[in-house]
Order: sequence, then structure tokens, then C-alpha cells
Amino acid sequence: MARRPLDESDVRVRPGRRGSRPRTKTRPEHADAEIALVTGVDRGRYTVLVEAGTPQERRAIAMKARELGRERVVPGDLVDLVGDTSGADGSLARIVRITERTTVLRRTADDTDPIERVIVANADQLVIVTALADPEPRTRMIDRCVAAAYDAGMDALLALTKADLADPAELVAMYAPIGVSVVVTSRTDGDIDGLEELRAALAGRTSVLVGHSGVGKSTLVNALVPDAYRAVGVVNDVTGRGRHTSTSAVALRVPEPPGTEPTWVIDTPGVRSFGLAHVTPEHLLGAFSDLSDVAQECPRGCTHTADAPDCALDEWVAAGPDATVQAARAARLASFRRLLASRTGTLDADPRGGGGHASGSEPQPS
Ligand SMILES: Nc1nc2c(ncn2[C@@H]2O[C@H](COP(=O)(O)OP(=O)(O)OP(=O)(O)O)[C@@H](O)[C@H]2O)c(=O)[nH]1
Ligand SMILES: [Zn+2]
Repeated sequence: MARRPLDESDVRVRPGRRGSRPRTKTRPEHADAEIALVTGVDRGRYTVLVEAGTPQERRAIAMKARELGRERVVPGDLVDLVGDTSGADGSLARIVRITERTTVLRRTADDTDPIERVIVANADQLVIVTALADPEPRTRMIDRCVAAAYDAGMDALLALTKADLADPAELVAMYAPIGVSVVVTSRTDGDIDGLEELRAALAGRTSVLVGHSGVGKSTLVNALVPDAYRAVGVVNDVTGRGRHTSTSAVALRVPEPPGTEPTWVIDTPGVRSFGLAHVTPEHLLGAFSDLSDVAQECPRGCTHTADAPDCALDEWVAAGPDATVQAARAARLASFRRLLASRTGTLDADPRGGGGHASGSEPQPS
């Protein structure tokens, strides 16, 4: 897994694991703290699941303790909780500590906020929900998502919906060379073909679902998690709103037979693009171990782009033992370079005509 790059949470030194925490006046021990999973955030109120997987499992509402300062708490975070952790009506617990994150996914910086902020923690897979038609797939957007997933140390899964409207073959061929798994779904009178394959790909993992409006993401989430948004209604009891209208990410548990690893999907309404400004070629290369080995031979400071002089990756393609291997290597290298280019505004031509936007938030198709 690629090393996690620094983010705004790294400016402070975080304490180590339970038992080795420094005792200071400003950082009390909180030995009685309970571990909880953050499932949603709504205007300073956090919905958390306490003692998950035990008979005492309960939802509670919490706020951030002052000692956490500006550090952001996001869905997927495992936190230490103190105070009233009963989850009873009107109770409010306090989050005093964030457990070190295994992965972080950032949304893009934009004009109003120049910092790429963490939006989800500890997820292990990014599911890019893309319709095969209506709306047309946009490969540049998919590339950016794959780059964000690999950068975050997550796997990428392409969920191609509406296969009743168009053939998935072209997109499958485009993403297979870079290790993106693909699940194809289609809805036919109430049933969703491919749902069981999707369920299998999600089982026991924490997956973030992204997709533009109209691609069929809600259709999938509702099929996976019946009453998806009623399950997170706890936050709404506090805010007094009848519906979940927050635009931040929310973690939903997919029902599983008892005794199996929990399966979580994290829906990200309103997230349209991911922060890639901080991603270096070397870091992205880390997700491609074969290419990364070859690139050891590159000249110092090689950018590995198609126009980079003496890039060892080009020699590696040419050195393939036969035409089949060469073609496979060429496809993999071309796909890697496409991801590399998707970080910046250098890739304007979307091969499928989906409109290449230079950077920042991608506008939603209407
Ligand atoms: N033909 C076809 N239509 C589908 C399929 N899945 C979903 N749809 C339709 O596509 C439209 C959008 O589906 P949603 O599930 O609402 O899409 P979404 O991505 O959640 O979009 P928002 O709710 O706008 O965020 C709806 O009219 C669905 O009925 C499919 O497999 N085939
Ligand atoms: Zn190179």
C-alpha cells in the first residue's frame, strides 16, 4: 500500500496507541473512553456507533472536545468517546481522540477553500459508479477517481450501471490494465442484475461510493441497504429535519449474516471531485509495483510522461519478449500515463467525448 501523504491532521503529533499516551495537563488520559465509529457529520454534530458488533451496540450523538482543536473528524474515523455515551435521547458525548487513520480520501480544493480536505477515513475501496449511458460515461472523471483511490491507498472498483442501455466492453477494456475491478449492473423491472456480484465485491470491507447525479447510485445504495437513510435518522432527531439533507459523507452498514465481517458503504452526496494537487508521479507510481520497479532505471527527475526523454518505461515496453507482452505493457503504460495526466489540466481530449475539465469541481450533468 502506498505511503499516506501528509494532510492537515499531521501538523500535530498524535499520541500512539492506548497505554502509551503522554499524560499532560492539556491532554487528559480519558482511560474510560470508549471506541466509536463515526458514521455521519452534520453541522458540528457527529453520529457515532458505540461498541459496534456487540449486544451493547448503539448510536450516539457526539461533539468534538475542545482539545481536538481544528482537527477534522470524518466518517470512517475511529474515535475515543467520553461523557454520556449511552445514546439515550438528548444525550451528547464528546470525541476526545482520533485513532490513527489507515487511509484518507480528500475532496478537491476549490475557489472558496484552497485546502484539500479529508472527507473519509479508513476506507479500503473506492467504488466509482458510472452509467454506461444516460448520462454518458466520462472517462476523465473515472481516471481522476482511480488516481485519488490509488493515492489514498485504496482499491478502485468501477460499478457500471445501466448495462441494459449500452455495452460495457469498451470501458472494461480501458480499466482492466490498471487493476480496476469492474462490476456491471442493470435494472430490469425492479430487479438489479449484477447486485450479487457487487455485494460480493463489497463484503467485509469499507467502500466509498461516488458518482454523478443520475448514474443510479441511489438505486444501488437502496438495494444494498434497505431504508438506507432512515438508518441515519438519529442526526435528524437533533436537527429536527425530517430528511437527511446533509451533503457530507455518511456510512451505512450493509446487512450481513451474523458472524461475518461488517460491510460498510460510505455514500458521498455532493462530492464531485477529489483532491489530486498533492499527488506526485512517484507517489502514483507506488500503486503500480511493476512500473515502479522499472522506473528505478529512469533518469533523475524523470516525469514518466510520454514526452519524457529516455523514460525507462518506454524501453520496458519495447523489451517485451513478444508482441502480446509488448501490447499488454503498452496498454498498462498508456493507462498509467492517462491517470498521471488526469491530475492536472493537461488532458483535454476525453476519448469518449465526455468533456475534459482542467481541474477543480466537475460540473454535474443536468
Ligand atoms: N435503464 C436503467 N435505468 C436505471 C438503472 N439504474 C437506475 N436507473 C434510473 O436512473 C435514474 C437515476 O437513478 P438514481 O439511482 O436516482 O441515480 P443517482 O445516481 O442516485 O442520482 P441522484 O439521485 O440524482 O443523485 C433513475 O430514473 C433510475 O430509475 C439501470 O440499471 N438501467
Ligand atoms: Zn520515467
